[in-house]
Amino acid sequence: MAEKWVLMVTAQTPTNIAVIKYWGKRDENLILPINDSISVTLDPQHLCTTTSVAVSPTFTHDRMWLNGKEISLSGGRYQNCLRELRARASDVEDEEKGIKITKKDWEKLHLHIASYNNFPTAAGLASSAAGFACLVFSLAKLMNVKEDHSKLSAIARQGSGSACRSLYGGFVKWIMGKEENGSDSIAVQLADEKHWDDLVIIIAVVSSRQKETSSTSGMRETVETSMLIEHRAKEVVPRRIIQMEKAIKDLDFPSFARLTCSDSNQFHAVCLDTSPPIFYMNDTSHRIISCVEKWNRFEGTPQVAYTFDAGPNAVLIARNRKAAALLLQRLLFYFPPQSDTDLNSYVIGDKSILQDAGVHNMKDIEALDSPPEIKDSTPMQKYKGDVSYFICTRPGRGPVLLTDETKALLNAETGLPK
Ligand SMILES: Nc1ncnc2c1ncn2[C@@H]1O[C@H](COP(=O)(O)OP(=O)(O)OP(=O)(O)O)[C@@H](O)[C@H]1O
Ligand SMILES: C[C@@](O)(CCOP(=O)(O)OP(=O)(O)O)CC(=O)O
Repeated sequence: MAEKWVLMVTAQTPTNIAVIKYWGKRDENLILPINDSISVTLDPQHLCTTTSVAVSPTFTHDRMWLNGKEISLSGGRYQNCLRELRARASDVEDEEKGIKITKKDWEKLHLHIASYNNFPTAAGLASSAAGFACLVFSLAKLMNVKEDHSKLSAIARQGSGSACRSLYGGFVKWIMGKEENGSDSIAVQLADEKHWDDLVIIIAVVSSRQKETSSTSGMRETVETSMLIEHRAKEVVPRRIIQMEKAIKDLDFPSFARLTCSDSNQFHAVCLDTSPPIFYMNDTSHRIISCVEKWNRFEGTPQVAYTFDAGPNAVLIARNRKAAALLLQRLLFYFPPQSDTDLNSYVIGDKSILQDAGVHNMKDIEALDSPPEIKDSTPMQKYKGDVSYFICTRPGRGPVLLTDETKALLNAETGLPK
């Protein structure tokens, strides 16, 4: 009788936002960067990937479904991750189900993978980071790969560079490494998510029509054409990494904010220094920067840090809940929703920040007073509809296994998407 069993694992993995940016590779295939980077992991309750992986002798080839649609696994990045994991797989035995897989069996057994992002894919919210980290983490569990998270991060890195930082919660450093084979280009945790739990993160998802240059091709063009990038990678980032690690260790928000904002601005400056120039931020992004800069200056000490990846969305890190509530008031004042938008879908995630801001309905938004830092400046403008929505979140934990079968994305009997 042919064996019919299906063995399955489900995991959940967060996304992350870099506060010292990775931009530029020294090896395109292995995905080796030209500088270290540091990120904050975002709470998976609000932004995460869930992935189920299954193995069965009845599967005829490796297959993957992303957000319900079958996608091809033939791309080099998926193939590199699968190859690295298969090479490290170990024996697996489940006596209850009568399953016995030896290390060698993994070479010929096929896999089914189903993944779901609880936020828009390829919208500049780092779906590839959470996605590849989750793929590697869940497959490593299924295949009984006996390696620590750092070693797994080096595999996730080959799916997407920033993915290696999603193997940990809290604050994470991706060490660029020196080896040609990439073995020392790994992520390490600097501090867990409880270390600095005052921080609140608000993401402004900015409406954008045009399709941006992907990170992969953008950074390739920068390395090929920008003169500034070498100075950044060799001189600026190494110093900033040391300062940023200290700021995180000391919970020093003013230093953290200055470094985060400067590094985001320098990343966008090297994009502008690329030929042809790459524009990731738009007018709305620039208005958000001005709003934060004016407010920080008015307060005399930073209340909020901003950072932008390869797109117009703003990631705003507030020093505490009080600053986050004041920030949300400002954001809603400048960027009120369209009249037909429901407040409940305009501010998502941790809605308690909205309560703290004293905003319960659309009338409360209309009644918001102009911020004191712009009281005297005229004319004062509002930009209705320029932000699609806001996500309120915080630093979060690393990958976890989900044991609740109802969370699985594949059917336990057939191994096909539910
Ligand atoms: N859950 C997932 N599992 C595996 N791969 C994923 C997953 N989600 C996204 N990806 C991969 O990442 C690609 C999207 O990455 P891309 O870099 O274009 O967008 P992004 O990561 O959402 O945005 P950005 O990198 O600009 O922040 C998808 O085409 C897919 O190949
Ligand atoms: C601006 C960034 O978000 C760039 C991320 O680039 P990716 O990790 O998406 O690029 P690939 O390695 O080519 O997949 C900065 C960062 O996350 O550090």
